[in-house]
Amino acid sequence: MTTTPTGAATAPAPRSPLDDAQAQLAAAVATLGYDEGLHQLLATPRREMAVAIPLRRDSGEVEVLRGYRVQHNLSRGPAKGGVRFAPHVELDEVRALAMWMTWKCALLDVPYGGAKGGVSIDPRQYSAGELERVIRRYTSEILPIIGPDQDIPAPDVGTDERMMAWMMDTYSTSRGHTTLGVVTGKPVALGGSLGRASATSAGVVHVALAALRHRGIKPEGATAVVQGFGKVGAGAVEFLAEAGVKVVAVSDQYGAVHNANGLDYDSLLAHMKETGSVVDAPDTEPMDAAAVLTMDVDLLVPAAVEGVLTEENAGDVTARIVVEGANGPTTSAADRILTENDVLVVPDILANAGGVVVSYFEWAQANQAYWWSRQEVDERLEKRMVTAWDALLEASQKRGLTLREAATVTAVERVADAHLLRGLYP
Ligand SMILES: NC(=O)C1=CN([C@@H]2O[C@H](COP(=O)(O)OP(=O)(O)OC[C@H]3O[C@@H](n4cnc5c(N)ncnc54)[C@H](OP(=O)(O)O)[C@@H]3O)[C@@H](O)[C@H]2O)C=CC1
Ligand SMILES: O=C(O)CCC(=O)C(=O)O
Repeated sequence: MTTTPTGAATAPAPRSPLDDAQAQLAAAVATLGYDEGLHQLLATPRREMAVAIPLRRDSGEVEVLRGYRVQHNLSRGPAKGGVRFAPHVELDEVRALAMWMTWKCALLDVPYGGAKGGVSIDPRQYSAGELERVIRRYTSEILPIIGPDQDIPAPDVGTDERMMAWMMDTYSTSRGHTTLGVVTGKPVALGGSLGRASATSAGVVHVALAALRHRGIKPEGATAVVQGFGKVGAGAVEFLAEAGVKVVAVSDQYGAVHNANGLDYDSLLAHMKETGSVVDAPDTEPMDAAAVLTMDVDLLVPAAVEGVLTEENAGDVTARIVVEGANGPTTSAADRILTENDVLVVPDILANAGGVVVSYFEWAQANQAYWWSRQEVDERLEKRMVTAWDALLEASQKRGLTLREAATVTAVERVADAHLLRGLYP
């Protein structure tokens, strides 16, 4: 509780994803014993762009949308990170997401810095033609700072492979030649990688299975819930079920459904394709969407948006393990409560890194114009995820830190080392 100049009590300002990202960095900097100059170098985005996107709607009216691209760090290679289309996208959120991309790429040791982009728009309210005009204009606006050696966008919430094809085309036509390496997450027929569409979910499940085994829980017969049934959540449901985990509940923006005997992925997917939601899918019962997060299961996979596990509900989480499919789903206050309650939290920068790992594979393939088989992609992804999990577990045990603290410390140290080796820091 804080007070106003007149002494009246006010509630503390709500913490934003950027507050949480900065708090995680500050803790890592303290562990590593860095000085304030190096802290500020790591805390400050290298480059930011805010753009206006005029759109002529199908009705003929003109609207002006706001878009952003933030390159948080470039010390280990070109910036890398997705583009989000969602109603409440704003600069501070994009800054937080860009910083997490820097740590994610460093933790998985892919040769990138971190970036993120977004447009403040509710894509469900726009036609395919309108979305194409928006993403093309957004690409034109940020064109001076993107490129296969500069900054490589990819899909995130509300964007998809079709939009990545339009981004690639807009960039390529401006340059006068096709440049496949400028974005990842493209259609396979247009320089995309086999296995990229499912990579984030596959990575989530590789670490979820490792975490279950680490906690002495056999995946076969373990129970799970997944928040979100989009690109990450739907695949997580599919791969968990394939591994024998019983997924008993799933939610989206419209509500949640459960089945104590396990949900059927194919019928959920068919229902989602038909209606746009999991609500009322066959062989399911409706349930309160917020209650999904506190169900008594072995594994909770938040795979929707940031800030869903908070000080208010973290104490009610009864899952033994949380694997963060989404970026930033757990606030710092919730993180402390979960740790006190011995809930193992596998942090986003490891758990959902499968996407950027296969984006890296896609970029490497596109730059060489030499394509790998699905088996090669899947095997290399699994190896990277399992190796990173093993290394993180060891670092956390050795340093006496939580998995998130150990992951951030490892990543921050790699990024700081790159700065120091390059001599960018006097
Ligand atoms: N796509 C990728 O490769 C990667 C994504 N991520 C992260 O994973 C998360 C999900 O991304 P992605 O799957 O790509 O996005 P999508 O847009 O494909 O899906 C988002 C899902 O979240 C649901 N959702 C949104 N808000 C809520 C809410 N308040 N409660 C419950 N469900 C909600 C949406 O429901 P509805 O369909 O009803 O709108 C949808 O099912 C994000 O945090 C993203 O940054 C991380 C790494 C890579
Ligand atoms: O595939 C990528 O480049 C980045 C995906 C992304 O935005 C993320 O990992 O949060």
